Amino acid sequence: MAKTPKRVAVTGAAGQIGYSLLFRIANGDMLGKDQPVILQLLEIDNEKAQKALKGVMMELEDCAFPLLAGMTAHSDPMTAFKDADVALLVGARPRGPGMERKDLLEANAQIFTVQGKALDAVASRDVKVLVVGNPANTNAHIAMKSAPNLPAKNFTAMLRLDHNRALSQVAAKTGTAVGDIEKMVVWGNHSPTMYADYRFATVNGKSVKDLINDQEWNANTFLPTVGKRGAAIIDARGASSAASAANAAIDHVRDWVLGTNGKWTTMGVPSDGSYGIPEGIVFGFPVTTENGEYKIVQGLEIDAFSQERINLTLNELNEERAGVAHLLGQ
Ligand SMILES: NC(=O)C1=CN([C@@H]2O[C@H](COP(=O)(O)OP(=O)(O)OC[C@H]3O[C@@H](n4cnc5c(N)ncnc54)[C@H](O)[C@@H]3O)[C@@H](O)[C@H]2O)C=CC1
Ligand SMILES: O=C([O-])CC(=O)C(=O)O
Repeated sequence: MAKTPKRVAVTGAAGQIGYSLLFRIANGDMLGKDQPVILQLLEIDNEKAQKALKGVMMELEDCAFPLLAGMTAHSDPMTAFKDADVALLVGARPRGPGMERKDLLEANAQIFTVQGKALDAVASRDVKVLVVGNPANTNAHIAMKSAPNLPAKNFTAMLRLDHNRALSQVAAKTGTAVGDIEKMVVWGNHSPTMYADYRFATVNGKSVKDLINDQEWNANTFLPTVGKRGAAIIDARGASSAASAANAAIDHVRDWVLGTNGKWTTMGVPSDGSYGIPEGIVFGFPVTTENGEYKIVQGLEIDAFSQERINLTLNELNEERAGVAHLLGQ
């Protein structure tokens, strides 16, 4: 018997990432090739954006995806998130000319407060939320805080693009295949301060750290390359990463829902205090997933260099959180 369709809400659906993401969700790449989906698409209440969304929906229709059981267009999160099983919060306010980081944080804090409240009111109690829109970790924190009736663990932020970028850089450096690398970790914020950590990684069972054996490359080439990859893409393409971001969102939710079979991946999740990260901070951690739940990998040794890097990215997240605390009544 065919499965009951899952409701997938996507915000910013007429944007760049949306254009790469929706077709793959409808094709079964995210929830499985036997799982029908209903797309509930949110865009801003603006004629141009809503018209563009209609255009994307026309193309989705024209793909005749067998798994696409329905789709609706929305300008109100209260209808877009109704009974949603998965919510991909992609739409966000981009940085405009003359806008300070603080203004960007505040503009997005408002969006994610409203969306968190709407999820709280109308989404499935098991909704799995992935925040992609930047600043992703802090936006996820705000949505989580705005949804007190939903479990905090349902709110996650996307570090998977950083994780995938780290895998590719390590594969190129070691002359190995991406698919053979396991146990990569990216700690912290989705920003240039993130700490991609290959100390535990293996390739075909061999230690990546031993294979590379070059701390100078780690500190001065690898980390800046992964950290500034978003900016490098903008410089090269004239537009920010879209297809790779959509791909990472698919990877994140697929692994969360369908499990990693004991393998590690990276998710931005509210800290439970692991590794000294204050509870509730949405932080990139190594996780394994099973039966729709993630678990933070425990017991990893944090050496002095790693602690310094983790502190740096944590400080940035603390500052971001302090910058929006007044909006959360904290
Ligand atoms: N976490 C990550 O690894 C990555 C995050 N990003 C972020 O993802 C976000 C989206 O990127 P793009 O699709 O390239 O941007 P885009 O500007 O092409 O599309 C964003 C869409 O969101 C819509 N939108 C804005 N506010 C909204 C709201 N309140 N409700 C519903 N829709 C809303 C806009 O109308 C626009 O169509 C950006 O914040 C970007 O910085 C991008 C790449 C990687
Ligand atoms: O930098 C940006 O705006 C896009 C982004 O988050 C990334 O590519 O990692």
